[in-house]
Order: sequence, then structure tokens, then C-alpha cells
Amino acid sequence: MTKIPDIIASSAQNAAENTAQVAAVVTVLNSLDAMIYVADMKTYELLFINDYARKKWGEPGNKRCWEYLQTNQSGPCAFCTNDKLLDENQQANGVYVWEFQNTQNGHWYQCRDEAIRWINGDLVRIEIATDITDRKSMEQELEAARREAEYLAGTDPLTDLNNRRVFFNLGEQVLKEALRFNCPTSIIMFDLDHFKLINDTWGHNVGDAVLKRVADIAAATVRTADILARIGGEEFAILLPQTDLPQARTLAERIRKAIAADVLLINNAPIGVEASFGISSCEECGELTLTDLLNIADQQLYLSKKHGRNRTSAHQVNP
Ligand SMILES: Nc1nc2c(ncn2[C@@H]2O[C@H](COP(=O)(O)OP(=O)(O)OP(=O)(O)O)[C@@H](O)[C@H]2O)c(=O)[nH]1
Repeated sequence: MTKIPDIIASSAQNAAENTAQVAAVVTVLNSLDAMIYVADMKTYELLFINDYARKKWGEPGNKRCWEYLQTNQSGPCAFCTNDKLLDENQQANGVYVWEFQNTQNGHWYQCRDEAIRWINGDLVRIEIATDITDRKSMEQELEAARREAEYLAGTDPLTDLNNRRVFFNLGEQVLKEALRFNCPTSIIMFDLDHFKLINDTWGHNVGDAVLKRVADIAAATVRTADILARIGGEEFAILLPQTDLPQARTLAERIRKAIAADVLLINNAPIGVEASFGISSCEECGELTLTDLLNIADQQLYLSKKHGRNRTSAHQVNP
């Protein structure tokens, strides 16, 4: 197919004005701070590239667009937009704008692709690609910061567990689902026994280490669908979707025994801690709110404390 330099070279003397106009257009295209190329849509032959492309990708020789612009391509690119540039009647479909990370130089480009009529009347592809790497990395940094902020807003910094806010947000959703699908739901609450004594004897930092250790034990025991949170100073809660009371009790006992069996060594001194558990469970949760269920679990926790601590009490809520 005819390339622009061929047009300039082959123009007859009496078409000098024509030639000058084409050369002027090429000069304009070469002065732009964007990569521009034109390629045959069937053979992928490069019909025009501007100086910007030459500076970044070198001389094209006889390379086709996919050989010239990308690496490791043994044929046309899988992400080639040619099919988006023509409609079902093989007519130009307008402008298609997309963003792409170039496989040769790793830069990000915003590409503006279009099928246009070439000198011989054929539809060809023109791409105008602007380097947006700086903007993209700023966007990526912002996105990472947003995700970090979101994570921190929902995470208890000491234990890395969900915080109270997330527990309530997710919990309300779980209860709605339970109501919709008529599933049993349970809540386990637990609270360390005589934790004040640990703080008073060993200091607040050791108390923190104990809280972290207890959180790790609980986190290692629950299933991924369970919502484990630190909802107060030394108070934890686990919302158990699709879990009836016997199952919740089994889990609570497993965690309780694991906490009681654990020994934390601080300066070679063994520190042990125990916890009391309360469970509430509903088979058909009806109009029960998360707060209702949590309050019932809290009452059961209080009973465990009252009856000697390091134990589990449970209540089945009637529908
Ligand atoms: N180290 C540490 N201590 C905390 C934190 N949050 C709350 N506490 C402490 O937890 C202790 C709770 O004391 P109490 O409410 O009397 O409960 P307890 O000593 O565990 O007694 P029982 O619950 O009745 O068995 C207090 O000393 C609080 O200062 C925390 O983030 N880190």
C-alpha cells in the first residue's frame, strides 16, 4: 500500500502544491508530543509513523505494527482494537479510546484509535497514543492509599482483626441473608478473664501482646466465612453464618481450650490467660437485630463470668 513518503516522492512537478501540503501535514504530525501511526488493517503494514514513534521505538524498516511496537508477538496482538473500529458493515465505527501499558518500554499510553480512509480509498487504522505514565502512577498510588485507608478504617491496629464498625456492617448483612434463606446464625462473644491483673502485673505492653496472641488463636480457628472482630478492649465477637448452637459451642470450646493451653513467654516468664464465652443462636432469626443477638451473647458471657470464668454459656433464641 502507498506510504506518505512515496506520495511526496512520486508527485509530479505540476502537483508541487499538493506535495507541499502533504509535507506540511507530516511536519505537523512530527511535531506532536504523541505517537502516531497508520497501519493497514489487513496486513498490519505500517503506512506512516511520526518522529515521536521513531525516537521511542526506532526505525520501523519493514516491520508490521505488532513487530515494531510490541515485544514477544508472533502475530497480531490479542489486544488489537481493529475489530472495534469497524461496524458490522465494515464501515468506520468512530473513535475508540483505551489505555494500554506498552510491552516494550513499560510506559502507559492513552490510545485514540480510528479507522480512516487512506489515499487509495481503503480503510486503515490510525492510532494517536499519548504517554500517561506519570498520571497512571499517580492514580495507582492514590488507589493504593485509598485501599490502605479503607483497610485501616476497618481493622483493629493491635490485633489486625475486623474492628467494631466492620463487625456491625457485615453483621447486619449476614443477618439479612439468614432471614432471607432461613439459615441458623450464631454469635460467640468472649472476654479475657482477670485481664486487668495481667496489665497491672506485667504492664500494658505485655497486655497488648496477650491480646494479639489471643486474636491469632481465634483467627486460626474460625472459618473464612466467619466474622471475627475485636469489639472492645479485651472483648471479641464472632458472627457465624449458617451455624447452629451445637456447632457454635464446639467452636467456642475449641478456642477457649486453645487460649487456656497457650503460654506466652515474656523474659522467660510464662504468662497464661483464660477467657469466658457467651453464645446466642437463632434458627429462624425473624426480626432479631444484630444488637439483639449480641446482647443475648453478652448476657451469656456474663453468666460464664459469674459461674467461675473460663467456660462457655449459650442461649438458643426462639424464633
Ligand atoms: N493492654 C491492654 N489492655 C487493655 C486494652 N483495652 C482494655 N484493656 C484493659 O483490660 C482490662 C479490663 O479489666 P476488667 O474490665 O476489670 O476485666 P478483667 O480484669 O478481665 O476481669 P473479668 O472480665 O471480670 O474477668 C483493663 O485493665 C483495661 O485497661 C488494650 O487495648 N490493651
